[in-house]
Amino acid sequence: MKGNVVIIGLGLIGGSIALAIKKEHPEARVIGYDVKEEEAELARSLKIIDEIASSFEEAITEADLIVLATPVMQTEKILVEISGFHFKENVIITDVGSTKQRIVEHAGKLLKRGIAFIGGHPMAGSHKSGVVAAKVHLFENAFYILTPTEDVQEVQVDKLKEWLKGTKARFVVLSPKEHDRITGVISHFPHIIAASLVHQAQRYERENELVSRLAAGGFRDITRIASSNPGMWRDILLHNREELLQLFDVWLQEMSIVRSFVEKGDSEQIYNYFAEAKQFRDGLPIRAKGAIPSFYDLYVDVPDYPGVISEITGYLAKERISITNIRIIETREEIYGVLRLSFQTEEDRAKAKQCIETYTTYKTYEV
Ligand SMILES: NC(=O)c1ccc[n+]([C@@H]2O[C@H](COP(=O)([O-])OP(=O)(O)OC[C@H]3O[C@@H](n4cnc5c(N)ncnc54)[C@H](O)[C@@H]3O)[C@@H](O)[C@H]2O)c1
Ligand SMILES: O=C(O)C(=O)C[C@]1(C(=O)O)C=C[C@@H](O)C=C1
Repeated sequence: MKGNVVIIGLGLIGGSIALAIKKEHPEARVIGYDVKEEEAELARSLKIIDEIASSFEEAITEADLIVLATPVMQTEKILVEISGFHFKENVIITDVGSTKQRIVEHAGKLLKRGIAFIGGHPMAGSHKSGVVAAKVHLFENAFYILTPTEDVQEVQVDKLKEWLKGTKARFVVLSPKEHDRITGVISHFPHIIAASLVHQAQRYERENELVSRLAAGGFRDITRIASSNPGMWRDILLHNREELLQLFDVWLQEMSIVRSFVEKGDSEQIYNYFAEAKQFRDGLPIRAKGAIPSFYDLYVDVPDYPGVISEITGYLAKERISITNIRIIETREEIYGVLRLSFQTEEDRAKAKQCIETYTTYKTYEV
């Protein structure tokens, strides 16, 4: 597609969206704006954007697509600030914020003017911030939630999806309320828990400094997200206050239930508690199918060290199993990468699974 794309906020998400749009629509002109001039300069020198907006208002006025990729409190302010601006007739405005109800409310004035604002939230990210962390594949296979209101026409939603096609994400339409409820459960509240576990360990560290030195796999896995940007999370918690207050109550009840199992020393209930959680967790569709059509895929969790791919392909070659495609899927949890091996037949895939499990301790998954 051709046109002027304006990205406001050139951090991890704004930068990654810019890269995905540039890749899919090389004829579009991607213009960036950031309150931090150095961040915008960096985005331009890394070729993440084509140019820096010389004036915020002028860029907005001439845009065909505007992506607000700022922290959610800032997005709210920007929506109010631009609500009286002049726009191109068919402009589409979207955002990438982690909350939706308050943002969509703040777009009310724009929507009343007949301007298409479509709330958006790509459900992938990182604890890292800034344009240096931006990646073209950040959203590949991830869900991308859109929350259009009834003021917006379907063709406008389709046009936005077309602009965002290069993200290779899977679009899902939800109401802003549904969005905030679900993300409260699976994203916002878990970030609070991760931070609280770190606080707890820090408190115990005062008693014994071995606490942080011994903090190993499990603690690191569950608290990785506690290294996220505090400003971004402050804003998310302020935005999703109502949902989160309910979740605090539910969580306290949950803790008191497990506490009672432990207090009573009820081995069956303790076992069932973990077993039921494991069953649900193991069933989560975490390794979604890639965009490249491949017939029989096998996913392997591999440790992040040089030579691991040749190690695996070596074992497969030894057993004379042919691979039709191999690729490393974006590592989202840092410690492990996910290798996707594709085979021509189901039989080959089964043989490969057997082979990898015989020669290595790496976990394999089929989807
Ligand atoms: N990090 C994630 O995992 C993730 C995932 C999905 C969505 N989000 C959402 O995406 C948005 C951006 O997050 P991020 O991780 O890219 O943050 P980031 O800190 O990497 O980038 C935000 C950028 O916005 C700029 N900015 C702040 N106020 C501004 C303003 N008024 N005008 C112009 N620029 C401004 C900052 O200088 C910064 O460069 C947030 O709303 C967040 O909730 C984050
Ligand atoms: O992977 C991470 O670090 C994230 O926390 C990403 C994550 C999430 O909670 O899943 C964080 C906030 C976003 O709104 C969407 C994605």
